[in-house]
Amino acid sequence: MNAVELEGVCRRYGAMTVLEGLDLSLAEGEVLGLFGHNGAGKTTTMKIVLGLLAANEGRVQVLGGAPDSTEVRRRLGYLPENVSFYPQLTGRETIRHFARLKGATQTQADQLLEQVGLAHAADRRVRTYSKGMRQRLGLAQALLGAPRLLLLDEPTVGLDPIATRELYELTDRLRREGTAIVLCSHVLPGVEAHIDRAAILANGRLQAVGSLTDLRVEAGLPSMLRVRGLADGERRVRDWQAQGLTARSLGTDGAEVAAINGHKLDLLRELLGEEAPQDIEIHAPTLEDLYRHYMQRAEGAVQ
Ligand SMILES: Nc1ncnc2c1ncn2[C@@H]1O[C@H](COP(=O)(O)OP(=O)(O)OP(=O)(O)O)[C@@H](O)[C@H]1O
Repeated sequence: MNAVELEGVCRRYGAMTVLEGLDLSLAEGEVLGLFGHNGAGKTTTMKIVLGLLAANEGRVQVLGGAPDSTEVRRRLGYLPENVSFYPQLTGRETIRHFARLKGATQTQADQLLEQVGLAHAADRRVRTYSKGMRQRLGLAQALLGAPRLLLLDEPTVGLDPIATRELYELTDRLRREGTAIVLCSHVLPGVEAHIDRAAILANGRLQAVGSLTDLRVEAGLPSMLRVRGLADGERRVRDWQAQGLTARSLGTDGAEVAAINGHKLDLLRELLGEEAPQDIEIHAPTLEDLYRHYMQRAEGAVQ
């Protein structure tokens, strides 16, 4: 059973179509990164999965049931983009309140405060919390009741680098334990290692979905090979250019060449066989490169 199955999902607000023909599935224990420009429809997608919004068309199945059923809701966790709490309650009162609503134990509420690094501030009022502390409290709230599906909307906003790393360590652990996670973010650097697949939304349509490896092949973006310590870097660059490759010199003994899918190993063999360079760095296209590629393609399709 997939944790999420969306088929042909459309959502309109009045005359405006926000999602159109969205097909997306998420396996148990899988982490899907959902990326897109402001207004692309990410939050709308999450709200449909959470049963907070209905689709105008299409099929939505969550944890084997309807998203708005009580049974399914009990097994969902959600960190909204803008977390807001009663400012006069303490962190502990807040999380205990949510625990009661969700049928989770007070013991778990206290453990989660510890887990998100808020134990020291548990008895302070939320109005004295920093943005990052509120975000951690939101995360603790989302984890109440051991959800099988976790939806995190911009979870790293307001988190310092250490808290961000801890968040990803937490999602890695939850993934190993079989929790399915949808992670929406505008912060692309650092997220790659913590997702199984990326889905890129633009203009209400899914532009691409797949593992980074799949998307790299599909997008056909080059890996950059940077070589140092060549006997004659300029000659090597000229040879590559003569073969139709994009290449440039890096100082006197260095060169950079763009290797399209399939060419990378040939280029490496050639370099290692002939030149014995001192160092070769391989820079595969990053998630940001892929995101930019699919966004530009989507813009081109609209114009
Ligand atoms: N309640 C609403 N009424 C009318 N339009 C809405 C409503 N909620 C969202 N929209 C519109 O739907 C579109 C998608 O919004 P959504 O919040 O899903 O985007 P998003 O990808 O999450 O954006 P962001 O990255 O800025 O959070 C936007 O054009 C937004 O203005």
